Amino acid sequence: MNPIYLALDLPRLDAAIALAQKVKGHIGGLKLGLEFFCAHGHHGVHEVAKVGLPIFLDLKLHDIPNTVAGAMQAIHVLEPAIVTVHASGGRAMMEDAKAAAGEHCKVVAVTVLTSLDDSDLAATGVGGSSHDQVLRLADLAAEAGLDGIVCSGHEVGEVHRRWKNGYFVVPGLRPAEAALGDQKRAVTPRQARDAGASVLVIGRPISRAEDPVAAARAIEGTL
Ligand SMILES: O=C(O)c1cc(=O)[nH]c(=O)n1[C@@H]1O[C@H](COP(=O)(O)O)[C@@H](O)[C@H]1O
Repeated sequence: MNPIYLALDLPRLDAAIALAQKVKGHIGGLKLGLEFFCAHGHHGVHEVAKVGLPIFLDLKLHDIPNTVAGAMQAIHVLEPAIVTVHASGGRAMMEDAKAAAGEHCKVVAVTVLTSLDDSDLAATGVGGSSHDQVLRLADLAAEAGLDGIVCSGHEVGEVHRRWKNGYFVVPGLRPAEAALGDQKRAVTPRQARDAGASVLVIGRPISRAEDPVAAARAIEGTL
């Protein structure tokens, strides 16, 4: 199965659907995140689902357990394959999120965003390295009964060794020479795959490429 999920972080619904249609032969799924959901809501998700690929609803839920469980129930109707919550919401929040999720929906916990490095983390009051924080939050997500986590390609190898049957989503991927943008803990798609990633989330290297089909095909060819 193709592990690439294309992040449709585009402001216009018609442009997002057109891009998904164009590259769908070179990807395995579509990731709809906060930008998409805030702009287009349930209607937009239903429209993108017509492309025929699994939908990863990246809502990064983070609130008290009761509120997160209610949000999870409200998205059953969208039948997402994967949904994200923030691991820093704590064990009870993650347990209730999983209990409220649809039967076929994987719930994965975002650990340390790939846009953060150790000094960013220290500024939020978290001591130690981003690596150690990812491992700590991965253990918590496993204890809470989640399906897996979101982490960078720097940590996925070690997390995979500790959590054999986990499901590991890795964003912050850049083909060699590609612009990092706001990503700080980036690796190549191939490196992430080799280290044990289950899902490779890729946005701008495809969506902002001059020829998105060629870009997607080239990345697929490196795997
Ligand atoms: O949960 C995510 O998908 C996510 C977590 C994370 O730590 N870092 C991260 O970049 N993402 C998402 O992955 C995508 C990366 O997009 P590009 O940097 O354009 O490839 C965006 O949609 C982010 O919201």
